[in-house]
Amino acid sequence: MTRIGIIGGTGWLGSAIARRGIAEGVIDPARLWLSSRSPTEVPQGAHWTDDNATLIAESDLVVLSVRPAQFRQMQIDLQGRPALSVMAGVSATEIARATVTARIIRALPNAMADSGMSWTPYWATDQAEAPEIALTQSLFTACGTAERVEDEAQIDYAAALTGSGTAFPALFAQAMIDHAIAQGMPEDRAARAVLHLLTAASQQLQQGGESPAQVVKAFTDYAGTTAAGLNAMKAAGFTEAVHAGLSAAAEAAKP
Ligand SMILES: NC(=O)C1=CN([C@@H]2O[C@H](COP(=O)(O)OP(=O)(O)OC[C@H]3O[C@@H](n4cnc5c(N)ncnc54)[C@H](O)[C@@H]3O)[C@@H](O)[C@H]2O)C=CC1
Ligand SMILES: O=C(O)[C@@H]1CCC=N1
Repeated sequence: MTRIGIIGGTGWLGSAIARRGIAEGVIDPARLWLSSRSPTEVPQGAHWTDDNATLIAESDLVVLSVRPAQFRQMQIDLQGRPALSVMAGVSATEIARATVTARIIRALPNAMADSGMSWTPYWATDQAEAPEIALTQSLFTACGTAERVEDEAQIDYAAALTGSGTAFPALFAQAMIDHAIAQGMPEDRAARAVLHLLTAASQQLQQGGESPAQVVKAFTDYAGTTAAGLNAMKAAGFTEAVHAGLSAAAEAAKP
């Protein structure tokens, strides 16, 4: 198995990738090195260091999983080894300059990697080679579903749409819960009701064969209570609010 090093490997995302990779048999813990500021969350059998040069020497593929501002303060030389970046808003050009490699893959998972449910797009430079591309596909299949995309701009946009996206349904859920509480429903029941609803509705959208647009149209045409709610939400600027949020996230994710 390929020797893998994860810089930032005990952080939120880095540790999720390590755990899922080991659990799904893509990573051999004996061939895994993690670096970070402190040795928490090190899987059994894996190696930890606070020295990135040691990690690089022990790795055939180096995953970059530090925050963008932390990356901009790092001095590393991959000496031509492939880099797999999960950083939002750090371009391949910037990575190449800072790490001395042209073999770069950029992937954009989300916080659901930990539970094996991330949709992860990835993009590779022309210099990236088949083994690291295949390993990227396997690593992010271990974290959910992986999909190669044709151009780097799609990775930057994915940081907003799906990379940040796990918190957007949470915002919608909280808005519904707050409304139910204001109508007198006990908080725990409101949370149960709304989370059950959103889980069931998501599963239905995945498996039911109807697109989101078809579901909205069917209920609008029915002209009952749901239509009253949908029409009022749209009139109050629901779509515009969602688009403004995605645009702001996309702007923040621009290299
Ligand atoms: N958390 C998420 O849901 C997602 C995160 N990302 C990207 O993943 C990257 C990592 O994010 P998180 O895991 O959330 O951050 P985090 O703050 O949880 O983890 C960062 C890790 O890097 C370590 N670190 C900092 N400076 C270092 C250095 N010089 N050398 C070695 N290790 C160092 C820290 O000790 C920490 O363990 C970010 O660039 C972010 O944009 C992308 C998609 C989703
Ligand atoms: O919120 C963030 O900055 C990170 C990167 C993309 C998703 N989460």
